Amino acid sequence: MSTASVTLPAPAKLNRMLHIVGRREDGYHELQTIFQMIDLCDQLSFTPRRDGVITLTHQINGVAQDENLVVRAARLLQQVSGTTMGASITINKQLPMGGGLGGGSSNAATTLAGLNHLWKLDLNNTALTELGLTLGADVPVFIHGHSAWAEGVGEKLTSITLDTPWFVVIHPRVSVSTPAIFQDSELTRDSLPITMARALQGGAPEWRNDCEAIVKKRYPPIAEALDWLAQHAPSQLTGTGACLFAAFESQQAAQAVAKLASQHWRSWVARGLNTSPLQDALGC
Ligand SMILES: C[C@@](CO)(OP(=O)(O)O)[C@H](O)COP(=O)(O)OP(=O)(O)OC[C@H]1O[C@@H](n2ccc(N)nc2=O)[C@H](O)[C@@H]1O
Ligand SMILES: Nc1ncnc2c1ncn2[C@@H]1O[C@H](COP(=O)(O)OP(=O)(O)O)[C@@H](O)[C@H]1O
Repeated sequence: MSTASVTLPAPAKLNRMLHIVGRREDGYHELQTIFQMIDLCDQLSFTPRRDGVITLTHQINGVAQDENLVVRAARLLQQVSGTTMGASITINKQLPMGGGLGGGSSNAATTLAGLNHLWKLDLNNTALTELGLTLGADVPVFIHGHSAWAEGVGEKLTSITLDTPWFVVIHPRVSVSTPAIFQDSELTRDSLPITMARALQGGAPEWRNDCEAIVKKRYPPIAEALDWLAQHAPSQLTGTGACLFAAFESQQAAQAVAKLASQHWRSWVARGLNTSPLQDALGC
């Protein structure tokens, strides 16, 4: 790989199941979740600069440059490594923001891994994961780069191998606030912890999302889309939404349902993966 400039993918994730099993003293919730990446990606291009400046070539609507997780990740990496290098970064955004697909966290993970490579810092994955966790609870799994069973706030990761169906992913054109859902007094936050083995058996009742009931109640358009998709295959929310998904055995079947869905909502067909395309691109 050339060190001049590099373009790397930042894939989306789905939570195939998500249980909330407790709440920590700092307010964060203890989860048990299964993460799977899909081949729906943002693309990030990095061009190194010798003047130490971190800059985005284009702004993302509604996110100030200094708040962008890509810029925050790059600055954090500069800080801990002491490098004098900078970078111009282009974000080609495909993933909806605040959609439960983890796009912002994935952008941060790709920035940490990409600049670690480009700036020749040689930080290992454990160090990158620790940095990533300070930026968001979902960043570690994107550094990890493999389907995973996750506990804690999503940072205790065990690699697993999942089926790789074709997913129909729908964005019902509403935005869900993750903090608001986690603060909701009616949220189910006392599910009994289960073992990974039990979770991996799949299917109901374990492959559910504990955020779903409250999200459906607070956001009727999401309830409507979930009910619509359930006519074709079992439908589920990813993360705290707003996106929802269903699995299909064939690409054709998924495409047929996505075509119908696109009459009402933004929708995609994406393949489930076990290895992140970021790891593939970095050759690790
Ligand atoms: C729920 C999940 C499941 O994958 O997905 P998303 O819907 O966001 O994609 C994640 O754990 C979200 O991760 P992420 O989006 O990185 O969350 P953060 O920025 O760290 O946290 C946003 C806010 O949500 C609440 N929060 C988040 C994670 C968690 N385990 N417990 C919480 O209570 C906290 O109030 C926190 O301030
Ligand atoms: N590069 C980025 N891409 C997406 N969102 C970003 C980015 N930088 C900061 N954000 C902020 O992070 C929030 C969460 O984004 P995202 O990870 O896409 O959603 P979710 O956590 O629901 O999966 C966004 O609403 C946005 O305000």
